[in-house]
Amino acid sequence: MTYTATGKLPPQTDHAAQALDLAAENQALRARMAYLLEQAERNHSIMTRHQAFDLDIVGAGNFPELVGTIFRVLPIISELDSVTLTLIDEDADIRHVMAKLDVVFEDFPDLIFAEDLDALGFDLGRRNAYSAAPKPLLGMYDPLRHARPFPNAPAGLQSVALVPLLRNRRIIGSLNLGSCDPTRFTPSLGTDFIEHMASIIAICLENVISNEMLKYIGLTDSLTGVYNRRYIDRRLLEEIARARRQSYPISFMYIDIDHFKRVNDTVGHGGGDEVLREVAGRIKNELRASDALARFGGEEFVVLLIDANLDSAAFVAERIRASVAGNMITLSPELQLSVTVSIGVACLNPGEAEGDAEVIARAWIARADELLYEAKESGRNRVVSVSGKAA
Ligand SMILES: Nc1nc2c(ncn2[C@@H]2O[C@H](COP(=O)(O)OP(=O)(O)OP(=O)(O)O)[C@@H](O)[C@H]2O)c(=O)[nH]1
Repeated sequence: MTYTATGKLPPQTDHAAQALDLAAENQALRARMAYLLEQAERNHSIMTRHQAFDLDIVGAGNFPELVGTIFRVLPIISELDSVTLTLIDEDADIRHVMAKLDVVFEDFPDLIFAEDLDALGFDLGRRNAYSAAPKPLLGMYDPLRHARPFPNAPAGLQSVALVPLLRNRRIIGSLNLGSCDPTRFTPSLGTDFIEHMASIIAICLENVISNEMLKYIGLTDSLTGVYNRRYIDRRLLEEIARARRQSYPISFMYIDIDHFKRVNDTVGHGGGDEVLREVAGRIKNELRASDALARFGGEEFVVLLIDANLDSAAFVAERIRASVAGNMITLSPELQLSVTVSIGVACLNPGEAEGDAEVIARAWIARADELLYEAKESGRNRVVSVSGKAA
């Protein structure tokens, strides 16, 4: 605004200047409005994407689906350069159960398991059940300090947020977010949004892990920890279909502990249970990770061997027989027991897998059972893979 020597503007100049001021103010307001609108639209779009993400993770049917969705979708919708997940797994129960349910951990390189809370790096003070929940840690990325939450940090990572995953005040892990933008996660940033997101992820993780645990319990034999009959019945059908598609042989072993009634009579039912556990362990030691061992009931075990012809399955069976018979089972320093097993082995070659999988499975199990019977008849402590011929 320009002034005369008297300090007053001529009236017409006064009006023009005021109009100019108003126009500038108007323009600034419009620009501000446009900016706010753009922000509102961006926030709306982020909210919409996050709502879709929430629905996706709430609907995840199993553990791999859930963590897969988090790793795949969250970096995109939240415009992040790295997302990792740390889960507290003190006794490796989660890893054990997931491995049993065929989860392939190599598929999730950003899934980290920690043995204890300290490994998460939060300020926990002296925590008890009533302690306030720890706050997310936001700040600059430090390759040394953040080596555990970001084992595969992308080049140029600048700022990170470590967000505790809480269920009923219990810390079950942390959601770790990383950005190449140094201003993305600063200690002064509000954390309501990421805490809310972490709380939904924590609920979904807890649900899915509990469901997987239940599934595992339903598919395993509580005495020996190997699979149960229900699991093997289902797996047989899947493997018959796969063997048919991929044209490879699969083999089935029926294993029975010899004179187990005598074992029970000698060492009692508790001792018998211990023998069952030991035999299961010895069988397992001779198998590949892809083979499935189950207790069929009583003193009977079965093994499903993938991509194994009759000769190689009979070879593994012989190793199992020798491993059980080779060393006495120690029940106590004073009580050792010699135990043997008899084994029937039947193979399903690619051409034989055609037709109804259930009918094939039944006939195949029956065949292995007949061969087991021959092994028993011909003296026990032996493997029979071909009728009339003891190995
Ligand atoms: N300790 C224990 N014993 C079991 C369990 N389930 C079944 N048994 C026992 O396993 C024994 C099986 O005996 P039989 O079927 O007669 O066979 P066997 O004595 O092993 O004789 P062969 O198979 O002919 O060599 C019975 O005594 C059952 O009570 C279990 O979970 N724990």
